Amino acid sequence: MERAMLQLEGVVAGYGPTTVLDGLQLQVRAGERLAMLGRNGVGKTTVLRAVMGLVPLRAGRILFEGQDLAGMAPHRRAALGLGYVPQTRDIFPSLTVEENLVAGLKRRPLQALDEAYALFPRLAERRRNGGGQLSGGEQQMLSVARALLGQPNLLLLDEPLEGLAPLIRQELLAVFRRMSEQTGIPVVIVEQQIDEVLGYAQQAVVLDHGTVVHQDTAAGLRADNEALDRWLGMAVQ
Ligand SMILES: Nc1ncnc2c1ncn2[C@@H]1O[C@H](COP(=O)(O)OP(=O)(O)OP(=O)(O)O)[C@@H](O)[C@H]1O
Repeated sequence: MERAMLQLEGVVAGYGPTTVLDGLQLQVRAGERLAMLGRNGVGKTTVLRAVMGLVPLRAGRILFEGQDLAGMAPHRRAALGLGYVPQTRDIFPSLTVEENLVAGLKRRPLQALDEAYALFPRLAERRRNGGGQLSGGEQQMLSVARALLGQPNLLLLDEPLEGLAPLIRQELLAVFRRMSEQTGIPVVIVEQQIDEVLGYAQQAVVLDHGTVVHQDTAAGLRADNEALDRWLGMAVQ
C-alpha cells in the first residue's frame, strides 16, 4: 500500500484545560484531495494548526513525508513543503495583488508569478489592485495562489468558501479543480459547504469528540444520508 504523505498518530491537543483532539488518527496520501468535515467547534481548524506547529501536541505524533515534525517551528514546516491557507485569508490588504504574490515567492525568481497568473487569470487582471479592494473570492484566490508559489507538497485549506456567494463558490471550486489537475498537489480541505466540497474532494473524514468518527470516499459520503444526518446534521439533496 502506498505510504501516507501526512500521518497523524494518536494526536492529543487542546487549549488550556480543554482537550480538543483526543487521539486523532488521520492519513493523507500523495495526490489525494481529502475533505475534513464536522460540526462547528469539533476541532477541524485545530488539526490544521497542529500540523503547522501552531498548536502544541500533548501526545501523539505527526509525520510528513516520513519525517516526525515534533518540535519543528511553523516556518520550518512550511519550508518542508506544508502550505497553509488559514480561515482568515492571510493577505496584506495595503499591498497590491502583485506585491502580495511577491511575498509568497520566497527565493524564487519573479517570473514564477506567471504560474499564479496562469492558474488564476482573475488575479492577473487585478494585479495592480490593493489586496483590501478584492472581493472575498478574489482574496481567497490570492491566499491560495500565494501559498502555491511556495511550491508546497501538500496544501491545507481552512474553509476557503466561507462567506462567499454560491456563484463565487462554484468559480473558486472550478479554479481549485484546475489547480489539482495541473499540480497534483494533495489537499486537505476543511469546509462547512458539505455538498460542494464533496464534489471536489475524493476522500472524506468526519470529526467528532476529538477523533475521526467516519471515513469514506467523498462520493460515498455524499450518497450516505444516514451518515450525513448523524454526523453533520444534514442530508445532501
Ligand atoms: N485559541 C483558542 N483558545 C481556546 N479555545 C479555542 C481556541 N481556538 C479554538 N478553541 C476552541 O477549540 C474548539 C475547536 O475549535 P476549532 O476552531 O478547531 O473547531 P472547528 O471544527 O474548526 O470549528 P468551526 O467549524 O466552527 O470553524 C472549539 O470549542 C473552540 O472554541
